[in-house]
Amino acid sequence: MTAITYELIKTCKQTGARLGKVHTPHGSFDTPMFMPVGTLATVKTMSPEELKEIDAKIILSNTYHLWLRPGSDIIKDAGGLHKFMNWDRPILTDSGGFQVFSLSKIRDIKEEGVHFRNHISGEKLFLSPEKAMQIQNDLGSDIMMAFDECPPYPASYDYMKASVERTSRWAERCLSAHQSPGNQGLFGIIQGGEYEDLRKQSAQDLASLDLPGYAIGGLSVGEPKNIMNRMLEYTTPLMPANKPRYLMGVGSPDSLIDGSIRGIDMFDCVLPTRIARNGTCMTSTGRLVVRNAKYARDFSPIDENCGCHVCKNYTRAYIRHLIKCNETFGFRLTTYHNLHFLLKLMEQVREAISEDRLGDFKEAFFEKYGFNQP
Ligand SMILES: Cc1ccc(CCc2c3nc[nH]c3cc3c(=O)[nH]c(N)nc23)cc1
Ligand SMILES: [Zn+2]
Repeated sequence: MTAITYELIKTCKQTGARLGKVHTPHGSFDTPMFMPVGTLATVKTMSPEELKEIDAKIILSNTYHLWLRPGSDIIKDAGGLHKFMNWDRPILTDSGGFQVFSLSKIRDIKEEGVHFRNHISGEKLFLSPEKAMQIQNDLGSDIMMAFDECPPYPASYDYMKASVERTSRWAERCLSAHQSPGNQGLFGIIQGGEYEDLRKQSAQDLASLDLPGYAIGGLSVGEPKNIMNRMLEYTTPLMPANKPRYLMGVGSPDSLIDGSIRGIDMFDCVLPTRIARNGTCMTSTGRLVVRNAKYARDFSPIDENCGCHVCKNYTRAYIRHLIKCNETFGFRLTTYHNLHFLLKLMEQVREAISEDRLGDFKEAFFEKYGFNQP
């Protein structure tokens, strides 16, 4: 019995988008879906109850961060991450590789794994496919990501080729080390940078492992938008059509729509929560920097067209005041609204797919939001 199954419901006649359902031991969620990031076992400033209010269905957390603090042994003793953070819906954990490469200056990548220094204490650490699987097993996440290397952008062809081949060998080692396929699903991560033939090799290597889901990695790492779109266009059709497709690190409104059109089912991004904490809000007519002086006496909601609790009960002037005074409640209000905005957007994307009009929806949304048409 595999822990994660994908149900393809329909493909949009107007685009390559698809409507689906992912089933996990902690419940199911419709796709395309946006997944809020909860790195340290919390979606920053949000309670699980509030996340349920905005209908968040699955959240993300992090092997690397939770291994360092509080320690995956403590979370295991708590009965796993769901119990520890009081979240009874699906959780996906990243494998830690990406975080090591982005957080630790000193690191040494070897076949057996990565030697690096704890970015907080400086102590020497070692992470390997086996270790990453053991930690994710302790956390008890429904979806585990394979331990991969996400090379920095740009990377030479030769470096990327060697890295892709090692990431494929690491994925096999993750699968061999997988102790609990009955209640945790292991997703592979396709690498290859901006090189089509390496993307193809990576996709084929991983597809041969017959994993329950696949991610496109190595994007949203500083590459130009046209390269990201070219790699997305090329790689998505190489992924098994009967498995969920997860585009890692992508979450701006235009990218969610474009990714869905290209057949992506799952997205994550720190953007909505991160920009909320510096007082920037997503609205149906573009970004609004609520801390700007021009909102000092603006007693209207963040977004007239938004029905969320924040837009019904609080004004721009009040939220601006809280943000200016660094009041936590202000960040809670902007975060709640931004997450609601993206989750609502995905609901509209799913509706558009079911009515075969995602292309029209994209045009209308881009027009209103102010994205220049590519
Ligand atoms: C809690 C959490 C935070 C962040 C992530 C995704 C983090 C992330 C990327 N983010 C932007 N681009 C990314 C690429 C990769 C990648 O190639 N491999 C992995 N393992 N993660 C990536 C997952 C979980
Ligand atoms: Zn709102």
